[in-house]
Amino acid sequence: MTASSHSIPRTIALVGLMGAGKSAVGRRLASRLGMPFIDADTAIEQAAGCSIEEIFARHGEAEFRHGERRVILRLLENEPVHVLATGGGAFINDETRQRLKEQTITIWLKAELPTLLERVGKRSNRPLLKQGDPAEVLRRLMDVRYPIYAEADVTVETSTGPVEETVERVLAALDAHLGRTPTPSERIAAS
Ligand SMILES: Nc1ncnc2c1ncn2[C@@H]1O[C@H](COP(=O)(O)OP(=O)(O)OP(=O)(O)O)[C@@H](O)[C@H]1O
Ligand SMILES: O=C(O)C1=C[C@@H](O)[C@@H](O)[C@H](O)C1
Ligand SMILES: [Mg+2]
Repeated sequence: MTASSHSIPRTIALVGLMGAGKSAVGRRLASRLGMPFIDADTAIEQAAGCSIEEIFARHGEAEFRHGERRVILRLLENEPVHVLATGGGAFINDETRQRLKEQTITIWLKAELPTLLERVGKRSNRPLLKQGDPAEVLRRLMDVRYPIYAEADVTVETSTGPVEETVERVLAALDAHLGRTPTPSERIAAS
């Protein structure tokens, strides 16, 4: 059975750095799996009534992180099984990470620095990257965050090829993961 024909038992949460492709891959992955797609950054903007850039500018990063944590916990509590593109910093928060690990299949979209830089260069809506040289900011975030993203259930390299190729890799990785860890109902069905 392939992931696209598997019934996915839990929400799939994509984690990783800015530009890794959580939003772009998540939207296509959801469509391939026939699941709803939710972008946590968009949900935060809707809840705040303004853009992430405006939240950072008016209230600061700490307030954004507070809102991010609350919005993701609410989504996990209230929304049926879906594909969730998290914000790049969400998985770094201890409480959010613990809940994501308990309730979702976590997938780290991993990319090398030059790839991330090329991708984030296309849009200027990421406030953290305006706090200094984007390459230095990303390098620092990689040092701090990669050991934490590595706690995800599944890691998928996204460095080469188009978005569709990354989606195929995620589907294959999901197959392998679901094959290794059957859900309780799958376990009962197989016994
Ligand atoms: N193989 C690939 N995998 C993922 N994204 C790719 C790939 N090739 C090109 N891209 C492009 O890179 C960009 C990735 O940006 P995207 O907004 O999806 O990242 P993100 O992880 O959601 O970042 P953020 O944390 O800032 O929200 C998109 O424009 C996407 O089309
Ligand atoms: O990596 C981060 O800390 C961020 C990533 C984006 O998804 C947004 O959540 C915001 O720009 C911060
Ligand atoms: Mg995104």
